Amino acid sequence: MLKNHPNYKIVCLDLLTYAGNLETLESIMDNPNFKFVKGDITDRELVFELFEKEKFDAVVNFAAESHVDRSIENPEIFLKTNILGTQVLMDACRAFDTKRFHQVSTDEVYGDLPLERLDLFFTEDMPIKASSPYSASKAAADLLVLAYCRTYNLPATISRCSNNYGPYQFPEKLIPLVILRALDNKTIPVYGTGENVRDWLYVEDHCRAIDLILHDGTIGEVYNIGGHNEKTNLEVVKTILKELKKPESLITFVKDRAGHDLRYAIDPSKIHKELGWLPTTNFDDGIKRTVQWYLANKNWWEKIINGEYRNYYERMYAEKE
Ligand SMILES: Cc1cn([C@H]2C[C@H](O)[C@@H](COP(=O)(O)OP(=O)(O)O[C@H]3O[C@H](C)C(=O)[C@H](O)[C@H]3O)O2)c(=O)[nH]c1=O
Repeated sequence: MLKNHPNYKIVCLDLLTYAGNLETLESIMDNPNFKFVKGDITDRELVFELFEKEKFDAVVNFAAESHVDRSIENPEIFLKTNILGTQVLMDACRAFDTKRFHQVSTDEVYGDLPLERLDLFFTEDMPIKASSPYSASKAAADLLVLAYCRTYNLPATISRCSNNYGPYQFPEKLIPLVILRALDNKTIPVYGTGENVRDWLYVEDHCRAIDLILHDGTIGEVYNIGGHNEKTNLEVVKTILKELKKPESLITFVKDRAGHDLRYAIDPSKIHKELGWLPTTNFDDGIKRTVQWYLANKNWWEKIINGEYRNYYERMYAEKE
């Protein structure tokens, strides 16, 4: 674990839209050399300057444009950040002889599973079959990481996680969006029939898994990380409304997302067998903690919903008020 490696100098890079992973990783770690950087990873000069100055031992790439709906609206920035940004980071790792590079990826690279085959799960050896511009960009980045690993001996690992939730998650994602709209007594937009299934992973469980892979994972390997918390979107929405004591009549079925993936479900047995990881937070507890966090941290989300995010929010949801 990072705690046992106080001299391991680590950088985690992020853009603003990821799922609270950096704040969580920082809070569960006890490492004075942990550095958490936010910035544009496609800016080669900036990234190389940072590496020159800090001489990192390990790099975790959390930086991503991560929201599927935004990628449908404007794919270009996704290709730039997620693919070229990963290339810039890996080039910097090569130039400065970084000992470890970890790529945070997603189960969306496997495409989706049918709703009626609950016996099927994503495993690491499944073919890549992305559905959205977002997942295609993450899949391309994964392939590039494996190519750098083979061609240049970059000491890299990849993790593919299911849907994260928990504190600090940007309010464009389903769970914080529902919490904030319900608090404001606004309608809750459920895409299509609400039968799509996601496998919810509490952010702390995700961060513990990354921490383990970074130190004990095998170079060149991919690890799936999932919470064994499969829920339909409608179940998720109803649980949140119940927790907030808001009526289900707020639920509004709206036009489906283009290319909407049906079901994500992870088989995390590889990381369990090889590294001993298991998720520890079940959905009922995780969602209670998450709702409480948003209730207690109005200052954090108010700044976001009144900033640049407002333009996107109004474009996406104005007609659903
Ligand atoms: C925002 C929103 C979403 N939805 C539906 C669409 C999905 O079936 C589900 C979750 O949507 P969300 O956009 O929060 O997450 P996914 O599209 O599943 O993708 C997320 O989990 C993966 C692993 C990543 O890799 C992505 O980075 C991350 O964004 O709720 C609605 O019905 N209404 C809404 O207003």
